[in-house]
Amino acid sequence: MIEVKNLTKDFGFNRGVFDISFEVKKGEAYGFLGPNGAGKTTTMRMLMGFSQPGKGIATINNSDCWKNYYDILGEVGYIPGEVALPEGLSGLEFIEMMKKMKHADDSRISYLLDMFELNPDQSMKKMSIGDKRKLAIVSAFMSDPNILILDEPTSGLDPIMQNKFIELIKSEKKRGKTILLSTHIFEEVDACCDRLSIIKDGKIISTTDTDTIRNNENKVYKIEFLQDEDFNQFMKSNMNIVYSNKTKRKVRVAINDKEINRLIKIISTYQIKYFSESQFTLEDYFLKYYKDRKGESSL
Ligand SMILES: Nc1ncnc2c1ncn2[C@@H]1O[C@H](COP(=O)(O)OP(=O)(O)OP(=O)(O)O)[C@@H](O)[C@H]1O
Repeated sequence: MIEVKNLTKDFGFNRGVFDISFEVKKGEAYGFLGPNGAGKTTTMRMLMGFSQPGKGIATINNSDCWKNYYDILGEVGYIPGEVALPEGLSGLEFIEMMKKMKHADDSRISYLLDMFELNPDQSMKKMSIGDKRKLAIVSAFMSDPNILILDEPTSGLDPIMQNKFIELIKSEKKRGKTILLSTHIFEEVDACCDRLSIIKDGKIISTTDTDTIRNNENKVYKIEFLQDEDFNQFMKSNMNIVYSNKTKRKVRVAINDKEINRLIKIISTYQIKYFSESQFTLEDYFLKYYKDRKGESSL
């Protein structure tokens, strides 16, 4: 349904996206993740036909997104990473304008306004960032599109509204919608997505299905050291360290059950402030890929 094939947009100085490929099948919710500046928005803008690929192709329903820009706009519900709304209008006027453009019906609009507790009867200029984001959500979902491209859709929303958004995505998925979701929020991916790709420095570095991660037999041990020396020494061990924070002397190690004895042996030689076990989660999977060159997490 949504496909990018060898897609490249080179802004120079190693910025942009380079030879990326992935596809989102009909009815699938697909997570698109990566650190700031990784290339998520650049990819999504090419899928919306706003920006021309340097090489490769982006298609929706087998239709070239760049060549068939108008068709894509009509077919896809899109939430941009940065919401820019016409400040001269009120929320109501904006909704009325979008309703005509998208041939949306009133009951759907009321349903969405109620869900996000948004009063649109206010000037857009004076709206809070959260309310502007809610307006972008209402606008993207009002025509009940079959395909949704959502670029960090909940940034600026409070946790209660973030949860409402998760509920909306889950129910849209149940209704057979195809969803591409870029986010930094692990819970959103965990709750909604079937598969995901991680992009870093403009390249896809991992693609997996979320069940594989959830059913992973690895466990994660959180360790906090009392002394810098011990932390530094432990960092040199060849354990699978998925997260580390030098200032707080904290690490998270992902290991298989068979390795527990080895881990306990190693840490018994150090002064430990805290030690606990938890299930390997999607978050641990991310942190592993978000790590920068120094091995520190960039989150
Ligand atoms: N129009 C442009 N001209 C030049 N460089 C650009 C342009 N748009 C994006 N970039 C660069 O391309 C890279 C990818 O940016 P992009 O906005 O796609 O990242 P992102 O993954 O969406 O990041 P974030 O999580 O911060 O929103 C960045 O280095 C960015 O500075």
